[in-house]
Amino acid sequence: MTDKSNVEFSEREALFFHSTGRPGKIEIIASKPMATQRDLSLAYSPGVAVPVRAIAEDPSTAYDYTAKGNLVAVISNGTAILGLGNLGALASKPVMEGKSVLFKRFADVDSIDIELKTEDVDRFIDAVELMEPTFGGINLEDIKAPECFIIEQTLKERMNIPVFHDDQHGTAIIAAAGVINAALLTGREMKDLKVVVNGAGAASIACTELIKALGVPHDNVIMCDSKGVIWQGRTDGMNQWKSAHAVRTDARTLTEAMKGADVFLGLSVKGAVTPDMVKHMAEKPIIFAMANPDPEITPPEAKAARPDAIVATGRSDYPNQVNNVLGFPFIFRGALDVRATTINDAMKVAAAQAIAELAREQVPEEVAKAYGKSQSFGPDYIIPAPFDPRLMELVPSAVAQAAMDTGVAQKPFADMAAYRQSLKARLNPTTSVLNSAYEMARANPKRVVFAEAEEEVVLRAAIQCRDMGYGIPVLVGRQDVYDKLRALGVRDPESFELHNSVNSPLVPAMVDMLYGRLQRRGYLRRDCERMVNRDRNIFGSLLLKMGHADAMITGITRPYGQTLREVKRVIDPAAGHTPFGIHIMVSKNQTVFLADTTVHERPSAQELADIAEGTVAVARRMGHDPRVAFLSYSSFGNPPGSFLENVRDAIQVLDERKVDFEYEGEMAPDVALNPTVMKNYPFSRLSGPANILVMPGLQSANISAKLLRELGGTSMIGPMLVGMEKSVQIATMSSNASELLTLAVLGAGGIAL
Ligand SMILES: NC(=O)C1=CN([C@@H]2O[C@H](COP(=O)(O)OP(=O)(O)OC[C@H]3O[C@@H](n4cnc5c(N)ncnc54)[C@H](OP(=O)(O)O)[C@@H]3O)[C@@H](O)[C@H]2O)C=CC1
Ligand SMILES: CC(=O)C(=O)O
Ligand SMILES: [Mg+2]
Repeated sequence: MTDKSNVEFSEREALFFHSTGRPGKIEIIASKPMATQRDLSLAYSPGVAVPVRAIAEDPSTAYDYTAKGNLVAVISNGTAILGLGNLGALASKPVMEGKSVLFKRFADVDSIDIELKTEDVDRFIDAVELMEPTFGGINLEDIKAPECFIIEQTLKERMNIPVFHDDQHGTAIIAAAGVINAALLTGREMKDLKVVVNGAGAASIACTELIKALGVPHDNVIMCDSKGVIWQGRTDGMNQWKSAHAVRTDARTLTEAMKGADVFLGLSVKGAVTPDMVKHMAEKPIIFAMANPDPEITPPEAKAARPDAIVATGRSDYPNQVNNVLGFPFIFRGALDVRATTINDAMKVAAAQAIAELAREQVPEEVAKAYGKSQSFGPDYIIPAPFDPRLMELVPSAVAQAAMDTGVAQKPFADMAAYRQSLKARLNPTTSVLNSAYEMARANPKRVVFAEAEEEVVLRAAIQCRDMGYGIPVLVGRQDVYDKLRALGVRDPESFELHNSVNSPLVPAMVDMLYGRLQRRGYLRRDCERMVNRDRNIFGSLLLKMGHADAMITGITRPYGQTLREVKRVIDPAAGHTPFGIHIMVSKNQTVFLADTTVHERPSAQELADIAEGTVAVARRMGHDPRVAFLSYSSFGNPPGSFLENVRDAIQVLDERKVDFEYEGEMAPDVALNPTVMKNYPFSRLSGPANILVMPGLQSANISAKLLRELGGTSMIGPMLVGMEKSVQIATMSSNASELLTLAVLGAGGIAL
């Protein structure tokens, strides 16, 4: 564990993240076409009257004709925003938008945030109750205790859709899973645990109730609030929910309560725990400092005081993130899918057990890569990471099964195996792998040359790269780059490594190297001197070639072909490889790789086969099972025409190479991608829609990639340059900072090789 968190960002970065592009974090998109008069007639008047009448006749059909069944409201009044306190409804909006996007990202649940401007319990309850027709579920968030208990209980009684206060039950489920595993690792049984819970609010009360339900005796749990220990007989600052957990004890302060405790559960405020308190806990103490955004004690402080401790926090940037994000998306997924009327205790316990068991299983490679070192069950891995794709399969199915077993599922499944399969299909591996690439880059930050550092967009990418810990920027530019950094709000611009050919001591060696490479290609020494001094791509490439950096990003100031020619004067193709470009199209459930989009104008059959093999390697690194289609205007000879030979021959080349992936061609894109059209060719060797499209030539490839970027509803990554001896990424001239950063990370993180 490091002495600081492994993700650092400035306040500026956080504000920039939220304000850049469309402000905030969510938008709503139509799920049906709205292109023609006919679409409009169906979607709106008069067509819409038909489902209106159907729902009026049979309300359950609202789940068939509207978005209700997959729509969850995240509702708050901002009275307990994380551990920041009562900052009001409006200030809670970034958190609620955040919860909504987590629903979508992790479990494909559509969600919208609603902030209610009232602290009056009855008005709050009435407002939420009135929304029942709209939503399939209600996720209450960051409402302070004790009001949250009354609100949730009343809404559960009044509403016929699941109502779930995330801070209570989401947190309790994850904390319980963590405690089960930490107890197992330290050889303890639940019945013997001596626990101190700091905080007596929404999260603490629910966590305490759940661990007691799992076997921790009532008398073994001391709860503290802002006034100290909640002891039997205390009257100050009490309420019925705290009283239920009062115990007979002489301890009056947190310090006294912590003496000899096995477990500390912090759900209070930043810095509530001191190293001294931790020192007096039992052997191998279990410390969950879950206050957000800053824990009761940081892991480095806790570990320094007690190296034998298992430490968890609510944050994603330390090991062991005990945070309700691991629960609420998946719990609602399961509950919505069986149309559960409520989320009951059996469903919560099933979720906790599924999460705990998952952490004890072997970690798949993609997750291990994403999270670096300790990826087997142990003190630094007691709970799965939210990006673990297995959560999506296991937790919703456990929750759905428990709902069916307890009779609250209105739409039980006949085939649970099929349901699990459908859950897996909802997630697109690329999104996880991009995350993996970012995490890999962060775990082992590489030196990345930003060759065009005089450009603002490049500097923005470099700043983000450094601030987020993805790499160490090596800037190439004139001295005024420092002024530009300062103008972008960087307080310590000189801390960036800047190489300026005007005063760089590396220039003579660079000229020697370049002259050595180019003297028999028609260049004089003075040509090489000029190139090193004036050409940023040559200078940057030489930094890379001479081992002063690990990867390079460029491409903003010059056309792709020119930049590639400059780079190739210095950097060679990797031995036995053909350099080429890949664009990756990422949509909700599908990722398609398009190649070669940047290098070969009329690739030969051998080159097409190389491009296929190279793309397969990248796709596999990104967690995909490759299925390659060689595209053409013709499908298996129809219509006949010229320019088909190379594509056909490429198939033969791969036959001869006996490669270990599926490939087929030549075929038109609809045959490659549309299963219904593909059925016309039952002899095709592809077992499903292709996910790698090898294009017949640069014209069609590059045009397709750019058309899709401009018109398509998919996000596009690339072009990624692969097959060079060192990772050089050449962006398009219109790239923005975030696209540059993604390319830099894919290069530095080892995906684009
Ligand atoms: N990791 C995770 O997944 C989650 C973490 N949390 C964190 O838990 C904390 C509490 O949230 P929540 O339960 O929703 O909020 P509540 O407002 O419902 O409860 C806050 C509780 O903290 C207590 N408290 C405040 N200061 C101290 C202190 N110095 N020492 C001891 N107790 C103190 C309050 O005491 P009193 O009753 O005397 O006012 C109150 O009982 C927040 O930091 C939040 O971020 C919450 C949900 C999920
Ligand atoms: C994680 C969360 O919900 C909280 O800290 O409030
Ligand atoms: Mg919360």
